[in-house]
Amino acid sequence: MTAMPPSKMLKELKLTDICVGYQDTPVVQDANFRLVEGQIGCLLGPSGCGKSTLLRAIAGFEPLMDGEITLDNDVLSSKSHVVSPEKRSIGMVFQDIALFPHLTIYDNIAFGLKDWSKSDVKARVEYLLGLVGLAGFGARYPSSLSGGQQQRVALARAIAPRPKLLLMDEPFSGLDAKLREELVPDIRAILLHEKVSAILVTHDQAEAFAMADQVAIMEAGKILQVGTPYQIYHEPISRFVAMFIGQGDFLPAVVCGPDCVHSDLGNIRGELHHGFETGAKVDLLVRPDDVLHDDDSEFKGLIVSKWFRGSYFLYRVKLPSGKVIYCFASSHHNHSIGQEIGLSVDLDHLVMFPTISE
Ligand SMILES: Nc1ncnc2c1ncn2[C@@H]1O[C@H](COP(=O)(O)OP(=O)(O)OP(=O)(O)O)[C@@H](O)[C@H]1O
Repeated sequence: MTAMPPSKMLKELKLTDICVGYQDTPVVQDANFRLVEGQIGCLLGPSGCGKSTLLRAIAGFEPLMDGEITLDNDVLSSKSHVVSPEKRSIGMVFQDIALFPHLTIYDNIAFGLKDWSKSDVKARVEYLLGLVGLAGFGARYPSSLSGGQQQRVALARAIAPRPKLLLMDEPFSGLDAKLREELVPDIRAILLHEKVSAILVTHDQAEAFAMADQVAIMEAGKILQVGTPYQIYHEPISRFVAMFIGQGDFLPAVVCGPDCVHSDLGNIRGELHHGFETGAKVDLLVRPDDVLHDDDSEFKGLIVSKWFRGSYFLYRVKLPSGKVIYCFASSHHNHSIGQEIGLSVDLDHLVMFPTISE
């Protein structure tokens, strides 16, 4: 029996110009992504964009058509070289939790520790049961646990052998929204505590933002943008990213200075120079939280629909030009559909794209 291996943190996972596919047809093309020590990454994109394919390539289940994957400078995959999945020091958690039904929770978590001494296994399993909030559950069977508890066991099982990297493919999608909301920050805290870097695959933006330090937005086999959740939300580099992430509208505007545009809502000034020529016609991204209900504003809009979200109202408001945009208001400002309200803009970053000619 070998002694409990020391924890080995990932220093760097690097994907360089990755191409992966099936039967000679590329599905993921020219993908670049980097994850460093202690980070949680996320592949976020619509169904069929290639997230799972990319994750499977990192795990070693799909060979590369081109490019290279390295873990701490060791080449895991290239066109000519593949390290087998079990030799990668990578753990996995899937959507279908797939605990072994005939094994106790203890034995499920101990499953990957076959080479460890009995006392080390006991110490590790009991430590992990405590860490995932299931101390005392070791003798029970998976069928007696809730979905959320089973997912915690799946996480404990995956991180038990101290992988350098954990890959998670839609691990929360079988859980209801409320449970997901509770579980996601817990799982992030556990991974950070255990110093396990991870990559999550999801098509749920809220989940990605709650979990990840670095988010890669994918569409049709390409990584379009990599950034922190804040950058992805506030500084999307394309119309697709802007619209895929969160709600928002494009407000027609004309550039009136290096940091300023003129729109239906007056002159809007950003913190940075936007790089467009004065006079250029642009579409300015306005998120619901960029447009505020403001009784004192000279700019008005007509409420065409509304949603009460508990702590706030979300209105759809028609501007005099006919353009309809979102507007955020505190839950005390309960206005009726058809009512006119004042609007002001609170924007730090001017995110805009050249107007598409009709
Ligand atoms: N084993 C396979 N053989 C052939 N094509 C496949 C295979 N697995 C996936 N594909 C195709 O590759 C593309 C990307 O699939 P993938 O599962 O990676 O996307 P995804 O973004 O993870 O989607 P979802 O969110 O729906 O799981 C799809 O067009 C899919 O049909």
